[in-house]
Amino acid sequence: MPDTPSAPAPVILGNEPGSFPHGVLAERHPAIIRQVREAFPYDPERQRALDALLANCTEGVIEPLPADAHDRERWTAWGMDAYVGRSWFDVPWLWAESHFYRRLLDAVGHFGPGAWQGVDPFRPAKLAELDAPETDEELAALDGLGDLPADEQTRALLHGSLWGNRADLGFRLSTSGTGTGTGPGAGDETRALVADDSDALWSLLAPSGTDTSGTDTSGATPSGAAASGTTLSGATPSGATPPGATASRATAPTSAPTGPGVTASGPGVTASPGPGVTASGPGVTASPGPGGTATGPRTLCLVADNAGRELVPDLLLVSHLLAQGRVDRAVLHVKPYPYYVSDATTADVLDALRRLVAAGGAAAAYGRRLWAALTDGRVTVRAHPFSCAPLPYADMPADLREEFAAATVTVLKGDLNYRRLVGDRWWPPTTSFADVTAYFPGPVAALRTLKSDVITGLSPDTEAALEASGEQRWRTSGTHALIQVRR
Ligand SMILES: O=P(O)(O)OC[C@H]1O[C@](O)(CO)[C@@H](O)[C@@H]1O
Repeated sequence: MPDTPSAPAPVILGNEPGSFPHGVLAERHPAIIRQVREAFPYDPERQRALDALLANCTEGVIEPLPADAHDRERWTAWGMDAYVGRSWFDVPWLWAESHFYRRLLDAVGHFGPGAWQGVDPFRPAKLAELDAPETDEELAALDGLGDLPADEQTRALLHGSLWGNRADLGFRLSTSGTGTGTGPGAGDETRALVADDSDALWSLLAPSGTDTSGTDTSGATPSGAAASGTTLSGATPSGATPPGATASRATAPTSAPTGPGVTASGPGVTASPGPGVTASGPGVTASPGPGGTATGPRTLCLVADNAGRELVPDLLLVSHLLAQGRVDRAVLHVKPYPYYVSDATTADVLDALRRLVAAGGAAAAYGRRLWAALTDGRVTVRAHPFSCAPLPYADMPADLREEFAAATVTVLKGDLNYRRLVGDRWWPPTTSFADVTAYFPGPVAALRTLKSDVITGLSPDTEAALEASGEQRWRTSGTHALIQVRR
């Protein structure tokens, strides 16, 4: 039985030396500044701005945005005033990280005016990943996918999208065991799941005409996967490329996580409704529930995470779900500006789609189907400002709430989205996922490889197995993953 939280757990801060969040602020952010500096021949003014940011984010305090900043009001609403004058390490880690990217883009002139306006400092790394030979191999593996039964194709594409969060497509041609790429070996990927609610996901995404009451089994049920909360055999996938293997993630600190005990106050901490509290207000509509309304289209909202080798399998999955009639339309949520190094923007969607179409073979067929769906409006791309907010989804604005409420299911990809979904807090791992996401306005699913300390929804057995495994970094190393669903 999952634990029902009686009070929100402490918010994660970055002020404990040796902790994972501290390492991100103290080591990863400076490394990202170095990487950005090398990406393009920035002029002396941009170089000086990068120097200033480096000094500020490691030794200084948070400063207000300039009075004429285009988004100053927005950041004020997102809590800036409460954090001005405080060390980056002493405010909620989620807020500090998010604000870092806002400042970094400022330093390189992304927000203009000027010649550097709109230039994505991470684009060279993103394109290198799309052009990597591994991407060719992974796309070529799609040619064999059509030989598998439909449910196994669906399962393989779901797992490709899930493990793609580790910058790894990880297609599994499970019956033949001939998976390609550098992800978990066939079978390992299931064992590395700390929670697997994929049955619930398939019941929400049943092919049209099927019963969506939860009894449908036409969807892919991962072979060998146990029910939610009871997975994990202790196996860690071997040979997988950790996120740190890409240039964009190369500086992941290796320190062990620290325990609860930190508290914080300020916007983003107190503003969220607590677990189990459903926010309401103008514009809040009731969810039509699984399957959508009787007459309305069944809509998938996919809140994307990384570009490149994560976005490609996300697009394949969307294309497949449309082709299978599991959804009628899809909304792909991306970031309005470059963020967390490799997060997907609209430009990245276009690059990935063009890559698919150009690949030939089955990959191109997936790509062309998606292309057509974009042109006829069945798929839309959305870049909502809140996608780059330093706040949990519990604080989402009314328009986004309405949109998610109307979706058949909203799938949130990746670690950062998970932190924002459940709240970036030191939850006891057995805290109920359903309770902490009760505020979400419709059915919601998380597909995430574990790359930061926050975790909910584990069974006591799974938590005990993880703790006993001796693998100290199971929360942060990306070796484990989860599929969690709240209907
Ligand atoms: O790309 P993802 O899965 O959202 O992971 C990004 C994660 O990396 C970090 O930037 C550093 O761990 C986290 O803050 C964040 O949760």
